[in-house]
Amino acid sequence: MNITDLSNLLHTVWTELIETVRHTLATNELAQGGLLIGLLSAAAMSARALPGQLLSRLDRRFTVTLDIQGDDPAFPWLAAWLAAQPVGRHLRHLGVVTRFNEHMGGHNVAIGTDRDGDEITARLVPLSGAALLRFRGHWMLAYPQRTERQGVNHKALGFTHSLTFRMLAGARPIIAELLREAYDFTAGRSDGRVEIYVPEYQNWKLVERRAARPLDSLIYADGLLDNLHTDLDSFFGDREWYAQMGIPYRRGYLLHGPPGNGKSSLVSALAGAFGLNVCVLNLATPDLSDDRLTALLSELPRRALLLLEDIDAVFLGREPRTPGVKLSFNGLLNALDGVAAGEGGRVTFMTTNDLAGLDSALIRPGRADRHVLIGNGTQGQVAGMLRRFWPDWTKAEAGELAARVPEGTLSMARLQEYLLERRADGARVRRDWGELAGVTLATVPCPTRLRLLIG
Ligand SMILES: Nc1ncnc2c1ncn2[C@@H]1O[C@H](COP(=O)(O)OP(=O)(O)OP(=O)(O)O)[C@@H](O)[C@H]1O
Repeated sequence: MNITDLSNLLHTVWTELIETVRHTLATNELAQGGLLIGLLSAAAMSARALPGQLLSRLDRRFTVTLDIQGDDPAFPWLAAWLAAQPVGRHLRHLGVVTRFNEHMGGHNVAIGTDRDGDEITARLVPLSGAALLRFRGHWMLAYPQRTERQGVNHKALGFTHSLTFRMLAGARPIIAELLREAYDFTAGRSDGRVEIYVPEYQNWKLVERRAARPLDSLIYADGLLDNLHTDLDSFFGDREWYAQMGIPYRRGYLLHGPPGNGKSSLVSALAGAFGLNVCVLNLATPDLSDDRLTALLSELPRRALLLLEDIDAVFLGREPRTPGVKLSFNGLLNALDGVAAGEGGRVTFMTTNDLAGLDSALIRPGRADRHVLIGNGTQGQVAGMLRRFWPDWTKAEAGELAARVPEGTLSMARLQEYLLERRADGARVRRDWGELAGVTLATVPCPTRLRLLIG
């Protein structure tokens, strides 16, 4: 290579370098942010000479700071939102969140599927750094921060996280929009799953996040499902009317009938159909006191309906069934009346196998507006279940078998169990049918309620 070639090469490299820097500054928000942050830092350094009071007065007058602590529900919304912004993607210090909690739905990393076919997902959230971004026409500086907590003798207690947004004072009105957008981006997104919560002392703990059970996988007496669906639908559409009438915006349903006919499954499937989650509470929970129940019912997670299972389990009439019950009957009524009826409305389902054992005050309109009997299978339901297992059977074939089961004597759970055992052999079902039809088996033990609820 001669001297001219070398000089041409150097010229080309230099021109390309200059062009790249110019292009980066013109198009890349991170680079702009870096430049601006650099300028701001330099300004801050040189401003040291200014009296501190004057500086902070200027700061207070012209800027707005939004701080979100790591334990606030809004933190994961904003952190995940920030990480997903074009400029946020350049933040280099990230954390992974795999634990689902009520404040964070959705995901931005799909890892795979587990053995049950459920997706394993995670969210990436920024932990430190700084990003300059533009939102609704306003510039903001975002600083995620992570601080080590220390206990006695400098014992490390993990980290606390926070997120700070700084913007010019004129940008204040966009704060609400920022929160809304971050919420919609994360927790507000429905991915068709139902979250199941159970009490953990005075709080609700998320225990399962499952694909919603399709409503058409459940078979009820004619019209029952449509009726309930329509009722709920009109309740959710009637918010204004409730407000105008001054009536608390809540609706209660009492599902009663023998075990194993789909009371819990119905609640779970309806929750899925309306994009709701389910908080399951059994009044027989040990140590459930009036205060604890009140705290639980007034702090239901977002978009959750309340399922009070087996409300007959604790009181016979108004009296405790067993000694040592901490909950009082009046405490239960008060807690139910205090169920916070937020903007989205509050829906409570109670289930019982023993309607006669309930005090009328517990199930009066206002606490349980609709009483729905979910009885043992009708012949139509039995035929429907047979055709779900063997869709190629004709209505007449299934109907002929169903007609041999006395109406209302067989629980749907028992029927399901019987068919499950023989699912590989429809001919065997036809052969053995008399064995099932001849026995009146209305009760089937339900060992793990929660599994059945979400199954
Ligand atoms: N009507 C139905 N249609 C289809 N499957 C049903 C129906 N009823 C019950 N099952 C099946 O039976 C099982 C038990 O149902 P579920 O727990 O919902 O009944 P339950 O009435 O709530 O019983 P319990 O009163 O004991 O809680 C579920 O796995 C469900 O699939």
